[in-house]
Amino acid sequence: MAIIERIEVFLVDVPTIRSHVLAMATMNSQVLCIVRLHCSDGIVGVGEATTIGGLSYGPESPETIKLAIETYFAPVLEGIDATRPAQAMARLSAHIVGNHFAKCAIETALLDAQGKRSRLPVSELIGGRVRDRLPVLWTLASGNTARDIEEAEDMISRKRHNAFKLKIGKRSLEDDVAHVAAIKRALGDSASIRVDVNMAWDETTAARGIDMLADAGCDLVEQPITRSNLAGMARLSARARIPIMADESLTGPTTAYDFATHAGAHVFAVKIEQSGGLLAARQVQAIAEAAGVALYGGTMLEAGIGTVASAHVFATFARLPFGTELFGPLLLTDEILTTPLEYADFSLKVPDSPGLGIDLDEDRIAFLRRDAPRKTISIPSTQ
Ligand SMILES: O=C(O)C[C@H]1C=CC(=O)O1
Ligand SMILES: [Mn+2]
Repeated sequence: MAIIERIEVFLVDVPTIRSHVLAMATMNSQVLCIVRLHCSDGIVGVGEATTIGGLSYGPESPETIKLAIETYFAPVLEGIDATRPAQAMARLSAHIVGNHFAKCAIETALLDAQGKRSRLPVSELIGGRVRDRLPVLWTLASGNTARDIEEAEDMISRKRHNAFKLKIGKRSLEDDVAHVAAIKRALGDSASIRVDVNMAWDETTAARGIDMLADAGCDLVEQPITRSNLAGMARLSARARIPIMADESLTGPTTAYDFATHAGAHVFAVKIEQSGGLLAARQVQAIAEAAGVALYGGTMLEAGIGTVASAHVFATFARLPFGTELFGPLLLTDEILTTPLEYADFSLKVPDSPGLGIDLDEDRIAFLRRDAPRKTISIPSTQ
């Protein structure tokens, strides 16, 4: 038996390599909420929560996740058995409603610790992997068509990505479709082009937009309308010539069940944070499989910890026809792992050492921490 002795949580700010322009926010940096779970057997598990654009994507921000864990999660968890992650999560759920992103960070840390303890990779611990590599797409979201084309051509030539997600919904429908069509024309059959509207359209605009995108050679439309409009998503899915994917609408097994039973989407973007953890994400996958809904591995643009946790989950999916978007670490200027994740041949390798199978670059993290003591530079006076 080992008990959870202490939960440490802190924020890390990392710039992005370029502006990432989404319908609801433009990102110039990402905030990582990192959790360290210290156990009495000396094992430390790590977890991560992120979101996009503060509170513009969902109801949790990095700052509220940190506050929730410190104030409400830690007293529930400290002193209990660390060797039973599912029991710890059940206890947490009995005391805490919602807070899916925070719960995911904690469950990641519990499973990392348990994997290290039992010498099993997290993917084996949660049921067993069926693949060692995951296809990974790249999001083109510089806000500039010519720059996006240049970026995509570079990715294809380096064999890093050959599927691209375009963020639309910020400009007029006509401008957005022209942008998608220009990129598809430039890349041709060498690339799959998909779009993510991030809920920016009403249903009428979406019906028109999906038809125009199909004509432009787009392969998939993600979350065209608001998250709660299941009936609208089902109407759009029924008439669309290309697959419709749900993302923001899916907040765990219950919403996945509703969307599956009402044919709300052809594809589910499974995200560990939105689902409420790694095990909940596997339940979303099981519901999709049972309903004949296709799967895609989504991201909240996590850095190395959350990305590898997602990879362990998606590696257990028997079918993953639309691949994944686990490129988060590649969008950031700084690496937080001692050995970066391996991206090659349009895919990501899932680590196979115990736990998450990663080591943190502690010096880099110490430097990037929001609460790091900053040196004040004294500028000599010129007088
Ligand atoms: O899917 C989203 O809505 C969020 C995220 C995932 C990839 C990306 O560029 O943004
Ligand atoms: Mn999305």
